[in-house]
Amino acid sequence: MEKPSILLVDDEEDILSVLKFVLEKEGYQVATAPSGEEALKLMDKNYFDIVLSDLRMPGIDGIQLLERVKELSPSTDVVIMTAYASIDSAVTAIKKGASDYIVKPFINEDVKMRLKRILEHKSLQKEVEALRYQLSQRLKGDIFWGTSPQMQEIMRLLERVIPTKSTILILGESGTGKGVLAEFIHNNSPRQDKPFISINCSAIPENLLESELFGYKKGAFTGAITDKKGLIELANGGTLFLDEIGDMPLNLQAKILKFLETGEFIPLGDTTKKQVDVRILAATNKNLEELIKEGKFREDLYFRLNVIEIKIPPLRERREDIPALVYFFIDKLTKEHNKKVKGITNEALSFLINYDWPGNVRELKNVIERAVILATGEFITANELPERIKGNRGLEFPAKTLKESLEEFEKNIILNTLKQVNYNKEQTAKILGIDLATLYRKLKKYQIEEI
Ligand SMILES: Nc1ncnc2c1ncn2[C@@H]1O[C@H](COP(=O)(O)OP(=O)(O)OP(=O)(O)O)[C@@H](O)[C@H]1O
Repeated sequence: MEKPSILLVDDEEDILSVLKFVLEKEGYQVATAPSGEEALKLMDKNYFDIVLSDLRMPGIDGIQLLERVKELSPSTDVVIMTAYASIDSAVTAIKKGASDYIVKPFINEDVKMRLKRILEHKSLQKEVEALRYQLSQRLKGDIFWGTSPQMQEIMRLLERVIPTKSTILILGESGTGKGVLAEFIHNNSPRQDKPFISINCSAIPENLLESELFGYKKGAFTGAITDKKGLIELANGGTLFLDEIGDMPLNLQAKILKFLETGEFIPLGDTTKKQVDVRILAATNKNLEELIKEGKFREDLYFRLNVIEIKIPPLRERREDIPALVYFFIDKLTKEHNKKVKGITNEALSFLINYDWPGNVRELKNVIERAVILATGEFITANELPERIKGNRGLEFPAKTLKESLEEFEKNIILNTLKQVNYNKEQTAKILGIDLATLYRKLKKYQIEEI
């Protein structure tokens, strides 16, 4: 375990040297800066677990520094030191994201205790994240959870709603994985041993859809020569997934709504109601609010369905998930096609990261499948990628600062190189043309030190 790193910022030399002495004795790695400006320079090249800064300093003051640190390195904790008289500013600091504040003159023991508490909390947080990640990997289903904040947020929500019977509306562009998510929800819910039935509302003609869903009595219409159970009844105890719900005809929407409200339905041609216990999941790539405005979707059904709404972001808005997804599919498809592909070259991976993926994960999966089949060596190279993917290099990186984009790119390239050489750090540093110490610093910065 590496020593926790602390950056002390104060324009008073004495305070810096006293604190440095005290904290180094505690086993911390301590750097010092006489001003906010100097602190930011140091932060450019190093990762710090905690920045302990004075509030009042000439130039960039403690609050401004806090704001910059939170932008540059959100996982760095900031502790503000302040004189008793400016306790109000300390409150401001906490509101702006400081983890704690220390009143001057301080007692060394108090400082040590506060920093220790923050670090403990930090490692606990890391543990929770790691556990959550393990949990997501352990949950059943052929689905890959990215580590992007958006997917983690969905995971957090799912943890709470999967065990319930609550209706869930899954939104997202085509190919984002709405279908696999619905199955995943069922397979991890208490209903997992009961049926999961999926119906694509846009693929079945209107009159058939109704009889498919609700079933019919013998003689209900020409051709109804026996009673037939509908999917709703077949799903009893389990889950019914209404895919492409946006394409469901209006008269059926009314019937589904009634069913959702009462749990009861009447098969076609029957007179008695039937009661079932079915969890409903629905998905669409259409904008339901637009459809409501156009009179094509019932507002009351929309409200009934979207008790819980999960919006899967398009792949181009969570590019950081691309490398891991690529490896997920390489593993899976290599086995399926009995090939020996181990990874992907940095060049090919960067094409994949930069492409916009209008067909989302489905398109990515297809591209990897093709590449795995075509690959002649152990690594997928740019030669095995379709031209459309190579045409787009570096054109777009939406809604991110240059620094963020570069960092993301750097992290991906490091991770990918590590994988290529079986996590040998010396070799990775050599390939990337950096020294080992720099590599370690970057691993720490990007929190990939545990590999
Ligand atoms: N997170 C994921 N992990 C693994 N595979 C995924 C993931 N997301 C999508 N896929 C794969 O991508 C393909 C498309 O997924 P799915 O059919 O669930 O998308 P969809 O959003 O329902 O698409 P559509 O709106 O076109 O029906 C499937 O082959 C699925 O296996």
